[in-house]
Amino acid sequence: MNKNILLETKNLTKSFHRRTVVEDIDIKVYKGDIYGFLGRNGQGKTTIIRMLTGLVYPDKGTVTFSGYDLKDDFKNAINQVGAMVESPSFYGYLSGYNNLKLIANLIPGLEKGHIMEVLSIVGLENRAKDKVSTYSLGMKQRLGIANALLGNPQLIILDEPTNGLDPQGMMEIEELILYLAREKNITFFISSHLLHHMQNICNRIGIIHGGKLVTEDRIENLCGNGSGESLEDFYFRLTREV
Ligand SMILES: Nc1ncnc2c1ncn2[C@@H]1O[C@H](COP(=O)(O)OP(=O)(O)OP(=O)(O)O)[C@@H](O)[C@H]1O
Repeated sequence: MNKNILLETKNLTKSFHRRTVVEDIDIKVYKGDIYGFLGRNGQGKTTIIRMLTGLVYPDKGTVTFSGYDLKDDFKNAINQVGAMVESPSFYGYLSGYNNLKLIANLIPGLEKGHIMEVLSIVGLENRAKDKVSTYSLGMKQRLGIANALLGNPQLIILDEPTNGLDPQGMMEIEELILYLAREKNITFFISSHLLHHMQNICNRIGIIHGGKLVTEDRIENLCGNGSGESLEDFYFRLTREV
């Protein structure tokens, strides 16, 4: 087992109503990566993320986190990961703190002080006691990231974390991801169709198109090489060819 691989999928395949929507997906996420998982709408990103987080069973293939198989060793596997999948839903009539407390109660051995710690990491310490219904969308996303941090994961999976945010909100989420990666050594797997944002923060990229992983590599190997090609241009060139 390679200890540097935090997430690995092999031959991950899923069909709905006999239509194969993702096929033979082999992903590798290494410790320290900010991995951008890119693809247009409807290409299969959410289906894959749902398989990674145990929300959907694959028809074929495996998912392992730090070598633990998600199917055979669910508890150890899922303990390695925090996730924010789709828009995080919280109780609007409860405070951010109390929403996290509800979730923290399900995590054995978690110290109560840790809730304030994660809220302060995402910059919500001054709004912790306010009802979530008063939060902006960006604050709700940051609360979603605080939630993902609760179990002290090595890897965080984020599904479209900047969707619907204004430029300021997007920048705050990007800065938070970079801070967590650099200062807290957290590895990220982030799905998005916002290519220029991904170019700002990611070191490795996987592109899904037509349900297949059409490329996976370091960003500089894909669109660097001194050509000045942007990730956006590379993406359109590649998906035109396949
Ligand atoms: N439960 C389901 N039943 C039937 N078809 C589904 C189901 N979930 C997803 N699909 C289909 O699988 C394909 C991939 O969908 P998926 O949501 O994974 O794509 P996506 O890349 O995440 O797109 P988006 O960015 O729009 O969420 C689509 O054609 C979708 O209609």
